[in-house]
Amino acid sequence: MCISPKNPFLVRSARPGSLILPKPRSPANSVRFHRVAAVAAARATAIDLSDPEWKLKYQRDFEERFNIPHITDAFPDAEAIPSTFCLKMRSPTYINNKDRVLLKVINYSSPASAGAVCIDPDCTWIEQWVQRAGPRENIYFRPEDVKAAIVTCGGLCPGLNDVIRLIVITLEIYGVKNIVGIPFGYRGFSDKNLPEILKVVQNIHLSGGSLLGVSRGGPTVTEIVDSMEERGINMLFVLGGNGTHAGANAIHNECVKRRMKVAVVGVPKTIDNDILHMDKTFGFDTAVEEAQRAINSAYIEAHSAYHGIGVVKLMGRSSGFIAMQASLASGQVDICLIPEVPFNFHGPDGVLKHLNYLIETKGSAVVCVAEGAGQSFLENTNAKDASGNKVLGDIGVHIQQETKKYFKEIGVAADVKYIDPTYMIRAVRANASDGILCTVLGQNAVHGAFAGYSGITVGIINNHYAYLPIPEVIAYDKSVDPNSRMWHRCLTSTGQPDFL
Ligand SMILES: Nc1ncnc2c1ncn2[C@@H]1O[C@H](COP(=O)(O)OP(=O)(O)O)[C@@H](O)[C@H]1O
Ligand SMILES: O=P(O)(O)OC[C@H]1O[C@](O)(COP(=O)(O)O)[C@@H](O)[C@@H]1O
Ligand SMILES: [Mg+2]
Repeated sequence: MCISPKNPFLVRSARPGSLILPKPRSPANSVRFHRVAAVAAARATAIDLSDPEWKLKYQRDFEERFNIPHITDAFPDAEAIPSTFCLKMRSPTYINNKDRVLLKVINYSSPASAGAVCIDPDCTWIEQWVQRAGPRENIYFRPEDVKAAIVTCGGLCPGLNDVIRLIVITLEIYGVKNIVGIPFGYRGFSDKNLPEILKVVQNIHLSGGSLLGVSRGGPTVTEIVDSMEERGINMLFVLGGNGTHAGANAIHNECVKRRMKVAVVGVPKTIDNDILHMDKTFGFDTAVEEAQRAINSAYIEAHSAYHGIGVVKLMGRSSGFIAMQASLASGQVDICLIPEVPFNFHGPDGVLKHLNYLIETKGSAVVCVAEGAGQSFLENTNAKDASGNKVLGDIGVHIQQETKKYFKEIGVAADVKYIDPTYMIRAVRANASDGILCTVLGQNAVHGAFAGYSGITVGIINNHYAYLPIPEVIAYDKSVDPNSRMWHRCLTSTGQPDFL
């Protein structure tokens, strides 16, 4: 077996002497983000490496890209007042607006270093700083004038209730009395039969799901902002993934266009962990932990059967983070398949041949596959869900069927069991580590809004909390780097070959 890094540094050169960027992964379902990605890439590729000043220019460009929009951009005379965020025990320490968090902490000495993402062929180190999150000494909203709304969109994810709870609690500490929940995602802005939700949030984190409900699809941005104007909402907290954030950014832009003094702040919710620049998004840790149960069940089934093969499909439309981490954590997986790494089923190096080898040598096998893997083997229906996401074929069922067929053909007994735990995983409550993450994200979302920022999202970066402009985190979907140490660790743990 040989794990050979075929492409040592997953970069593309836009033109000779110009910037080398990490290759934007553009799965079929993210067509709507191409414009944002193109804008981000176009700005970066404008840097000419033959210019002796290119580093400085790159840094300036980076600072501009990661500068977070502020109420004073549209309202230069907006009044700042001393913060009303005061804890009972002691005065809080504040974050200075000039505080920064370092985005990249590894100084790669060569593009051939595992996982290296380089700006130029020499892999030059350039400091990239982003805004530190937290409470500011001055705020741009009077609590008594605030009507805050919270909305949760997209699919379920452990921790939604934890974030809702902390947003409400923190708003109350600032002195806000008028706090509402928008029911069933963006849909709640347009559906007249869905009244705003006013509920006690104290213990909502004890159960999974979303107190407010979620949905895909829904009204246009114009309709949402019309509704916000009608309701007098001037702080909007949006919990959701890349689609939701694209919506949140469009809402922010529309508010600026209409000269509405509104703070729109996102909290990234994606169980798939596919939002850029962050260590992880909330719910991911819990998902990996909960996935252990499914993998363990598949292992027990496979191990207890004569020639048993357990197949587990985990979430991950375009990114195999859950499958990779769950496989690594379990130590029970023999084959891990993710969308980022191509593979063959059939042929001398294919998955089926290796399964036969495992049955011959170990007597059983466990396969863990991410839902977006191997889509080229399945029929493309071109179907889309209400949000415009591509409806994927079921790779788990396909593996089950192909495996049964293959072993029948070669005349070897095989007992194949398939588990899809997706909706069981998504519905659980957040574990302790996600509970803490949600708490800090929820608090920081409110601090960001009171500080006057809008069109931003909050995330954990190198264990510190930061505010980022929305377009930068959704420019394309974050994915597993097949040349990363983590993927190689996963391969070391499963012992699987290349399958190509
Ligand atoms: N480009 C976009 N602009 C505005 N709203 C969007 C966009 N993409 C998705 N949305 C809306 O965001 C919400 C959630 O999107 P979806 O893709 O289902 O989940 P997620 O936010 O988890 O990616 C839906 O209501 C959808 O209509
Ligand atoms: O059945 P649904 O609700 O469309 O959700 C399925 C999708 O939800 C996810 O778990 C997460 O998706 P979102 O981040 O868009 O909510 C995906 O992995 C999966 O494809
Ligand atoms: Mg999405």
